[in-house]
Amino acid sequence: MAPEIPVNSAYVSEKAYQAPPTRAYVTFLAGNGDYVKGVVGLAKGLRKVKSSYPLVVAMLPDVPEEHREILRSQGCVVREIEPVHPPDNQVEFAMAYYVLNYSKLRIWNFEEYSKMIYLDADIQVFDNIDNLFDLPDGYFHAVMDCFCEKTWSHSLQYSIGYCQQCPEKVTWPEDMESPPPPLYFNAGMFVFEPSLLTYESLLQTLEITPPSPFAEQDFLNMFFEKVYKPIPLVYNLVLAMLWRHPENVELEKVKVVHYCAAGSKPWRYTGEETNMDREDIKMLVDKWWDVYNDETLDFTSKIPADVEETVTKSSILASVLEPEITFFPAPSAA
Ligand SMILES: O=c1ccn([C@@H]2O[C@H](COP(=O)(O)OP(=O)(O)O)[C@@H](O)[C@H]2O)c(=O)[nH]1
Ligand SMILES: OC[C@H]1O[C@H](O[C@@H]2[C@@H](O)[C@H](O)[C@@H](O)[C@H](O)[C@@H]2O)[C@H](O)[C@@H](O)[C@H]1O
Ligand SMILES: [Mn+2]
Repeated sequence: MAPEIPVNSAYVSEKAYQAPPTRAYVTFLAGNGDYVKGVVGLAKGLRKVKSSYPLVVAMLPDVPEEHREILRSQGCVVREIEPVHPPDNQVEFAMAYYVLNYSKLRIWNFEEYSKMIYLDADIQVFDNIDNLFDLPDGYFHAVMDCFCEKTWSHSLQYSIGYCQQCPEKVTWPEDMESPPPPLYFNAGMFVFEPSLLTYESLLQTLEITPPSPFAEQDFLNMFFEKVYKPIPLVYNLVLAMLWRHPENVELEKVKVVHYCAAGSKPWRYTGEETNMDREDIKMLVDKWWDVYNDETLDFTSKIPADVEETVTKSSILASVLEPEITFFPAPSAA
């Protein structure tokens, strides 16, 4: 019996219609909660800006089949990953759920892709950023973060009011321990090259690295410190920049918005948290919903009708004409 190929699956459209991509966007999904809405929004946003690359969703086993089906129906490539646990620790993560985020490290194992752009599920892409795939190989490209939100209150930089977004404002006291890495990126968006070697080194290094409040973000900053290259803020607007460093933001030029400020997740937005009643925040949340609710952005199979008809006929014919040859499974290599 020939294998049934579901005609409308994204797989067939890639297999039958174009060479497999070696570049892709990738996001991370855990749990059975509402972050799946973020992934749907991201998939539709990338379609709206006519990105040439698929969206891979690296998901933990606890993501329910219903959510996986929703994402497949939106053209996502669904890849289940195993969780990554940091070494046993007593650290107090800035947000308790950050311990989940170490599992993001599995994406370095997606070696079928030569270059990927990682995007958190609470990110939306409002302008095409495919150009980032052409950034030089061998580096880790990401946008610099900001240390001014309360989430950083555990840190030395927060205690003296230092932020890399305005390094001239506060000089680092001589008598204090060494300053944070000269450049520290936000790990909600980055351009990287999957590599088994890097993947294994990441996991081995993690085993001997004490966890810290910003979990995998701190770890990735330490691991890639020597090859980190900052890219402009337009590629990952951490919302707090709007009120912490407005002088650094030209909102009309921003291509990628990262809804990471407390209370800013569009699918949970109430407008009650600090800064959430700002006009720019309301506008950005509305912009996110405009994409999420736009049915014209829903995935439809890319297979042209004549190709689809051929594929359908061949799979029907194959299922009707029992093959003459009886296949024997190859002997196990083990
Ligand atoms: O319950 C959760 C929490 C987090 N995430 C994923 O982990 C990323 C990082 O978490 P989050 O964006 O909430 O961190 P923030 O950028 O707000 O600090 C999210 O964007 C999702 O991709 C998830 O799928 N389910
Ligand atoms: O697990 C640690 C997380 O750390 C980062 O989020 C933080 C960071 O950006 C702070 O600087 C902000 O103040 C804060 O709001 C924001 O949530 C990443 O966005 C996220 O993907 C993930 O790596
Ligand atoms: Mn995020």
